[in-house]
Amino acid sequence: MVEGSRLLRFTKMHGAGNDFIVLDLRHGAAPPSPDLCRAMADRHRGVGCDQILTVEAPRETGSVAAYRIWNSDGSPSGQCGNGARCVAAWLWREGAVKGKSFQLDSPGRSHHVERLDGGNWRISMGVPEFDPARIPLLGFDGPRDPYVIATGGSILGFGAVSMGNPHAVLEVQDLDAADVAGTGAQLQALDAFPESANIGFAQVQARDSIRLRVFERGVGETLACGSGACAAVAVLVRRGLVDRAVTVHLPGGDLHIDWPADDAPVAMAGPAAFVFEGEWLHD
Ligand SMILES: N[C@H](CCC[C@H](N)C(=O)O)C(=O)O
Repeated sequence: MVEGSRLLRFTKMHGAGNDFIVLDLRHGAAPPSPDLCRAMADRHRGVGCDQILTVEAPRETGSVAAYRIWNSDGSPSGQCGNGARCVAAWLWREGAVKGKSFQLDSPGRSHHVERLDGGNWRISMGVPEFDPARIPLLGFDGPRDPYVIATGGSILGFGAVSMGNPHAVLEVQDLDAADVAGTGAQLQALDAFPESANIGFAQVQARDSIRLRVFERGVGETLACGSGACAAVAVLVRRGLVDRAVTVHLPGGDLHIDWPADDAPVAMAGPAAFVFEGEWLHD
């Protein structure tokens, strides 16, 4: 974005249907305001997207770049798995990276990135954080599973974990019948989640396969959620319901998650697609 310009160039991308506006701020332009994020994300009056991703100068030694994330409601986030793959693909297409692997900084972590065949990317998403204080999840003095909370006349049991952003994971027997929006909004509104949370609904199909829908913080239900896929596998591995290599079937596509050991980072592999480039005309 050229300072004071009327034009803001962007790239429209998606990762398994979770869609993004990518802005190149590597030369130091200021990040978009929450109002601008909401305006660009608007699917009728703007471009339309689930999140805005900014590509910025690296924060850590050895990293190629950093990225930040804003949801369509203008709220910031600490992580976006599908977005990380799209930023990696964007940097590759820009010629900003050499070789098939490099390092990328999200707001709170650094990630090893590997280019796979067929426009797919593998991202090391970091070690899952189960300490409730660091999710954050209030009212519990240590990790447990499930957490049980009475709300709105019902009792909700869920797993909780941070991938750099907060997640709750509910195991369901029939994903198509799940009240994703109702239960999702109900959990997000709890005082127990002071920063809200992304709410995943997971149906275990086999020890290496789950179906997942995610009601995302700041957006609502998306076609895919990369950090949500990592969170769901981490919770279900700890519950002993799946093995450590799992295909996650989301409405927008499949992601492949590997969590080799409790103290190891979670690896997420999946697609990143370019849709179009454009110029946002400031009104
Ligand atoms: N809504 C999320 C950010 C985007 C996460 C998702 N799109 C992903 O692929 O991880 C949050 O507020 O934490």
